[in-house]
Amino acid sequence: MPVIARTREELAAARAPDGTLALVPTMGALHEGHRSLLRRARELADVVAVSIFVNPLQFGPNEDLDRYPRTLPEDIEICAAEGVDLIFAPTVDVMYPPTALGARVTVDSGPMGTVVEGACRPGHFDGVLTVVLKLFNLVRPDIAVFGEKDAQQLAMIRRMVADLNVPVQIVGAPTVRETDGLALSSRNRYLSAAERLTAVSLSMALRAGAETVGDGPAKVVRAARTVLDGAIAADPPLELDYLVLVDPETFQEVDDAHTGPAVLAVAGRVGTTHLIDNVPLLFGSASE
Ligand SMILES: Nc1ncnc2c1ncn2[C@@H]1O[C@H](COP(=O)(O)OP(=O)(O)OP(=O)(O)O)[C@@H](O)[C@H]1O
Ligand SMILES: CC(C)(CO)[C@@H](O)C(=O)[O-]
Ligand code: BAL
Repeated sequence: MPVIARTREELAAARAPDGTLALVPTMGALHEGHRSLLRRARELADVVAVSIFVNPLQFGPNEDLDRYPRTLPEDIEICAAEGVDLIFAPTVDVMYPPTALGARVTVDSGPMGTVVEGACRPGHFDGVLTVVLKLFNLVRPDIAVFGEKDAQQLAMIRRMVADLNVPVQIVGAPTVRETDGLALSSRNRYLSAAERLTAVSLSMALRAGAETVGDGPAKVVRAARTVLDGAIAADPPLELDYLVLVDPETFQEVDDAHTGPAVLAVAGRVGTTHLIDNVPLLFGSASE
């Protein structure tokens, strides 16, 4: 069984790794996507640690902080089955002890934190980067593994680690999907059967875009948009937040002349559930 640390003191006592340590930060409600990260971590390091913490700082005032699934006993079972060594599952007070007058220093995600997903969720990436830096400082991993499903989050964590000289290696792992293409997400459990049918259009749109990659950026976006238009008109409808083709490092939109890597990213709401997905693409130059 993994050692379970609920406080900083318990973490410090448990953290005596023999060899390299890989951390997989999560918000719990673990699924096959998380399990793939645990297996990647196991391949890369001698000791595997998982953090399970629903971070209030990254939720907006009208988001799903209160109803976010909290399933610690089941998560512990999954971690045990994956041979995890250490689970850090702090309470909010452990991560954010009260301070005088509520004063607190946080990480500023900069301009990259205000575009794409950051434009939909103001302050979200400041909250993510703050908690991830705190987790790095507490657990002190050699390696940290994150999912490519949250591609902007992964890019921003790489940016933070480079810009703030954080001594950790960041590893990305591919998105795990249901057989019909829907990206696994803890939030999928909010979906009714009808909503799920609409939600699958996100991954169908990305696939349609990816299939036209040889025709260039504008046609990729158009092909994906055509699929989404069907879902926007469906019942229940998709409320599209964005469909963008962006540079994978900066998340700035690319133009039709773009060559090289790009990410086609999509997000929308089905009912009250905010879902995101993306696919990495490679555009050749016209002469190729
Ligand atoms: N389908 C997936 N495939 C691979 N990695 C994933 C997948 N879903 C989530 N992850 C990764 O798991 C880590 C923890 O994510 P988190 O706990 O928020 O899960 P989630 O399913 O993305 O939940 P949410 O519904 O909140 O977005 C992140 O690095 C995230 O990118
Ligand atoms: C990285 C993370 C654990 C920070 O709270 C969260 O954003 C997530 O689960 O992707
Ligand atoms: N998977 C990213 C965490 C969030 O949506 O808040």
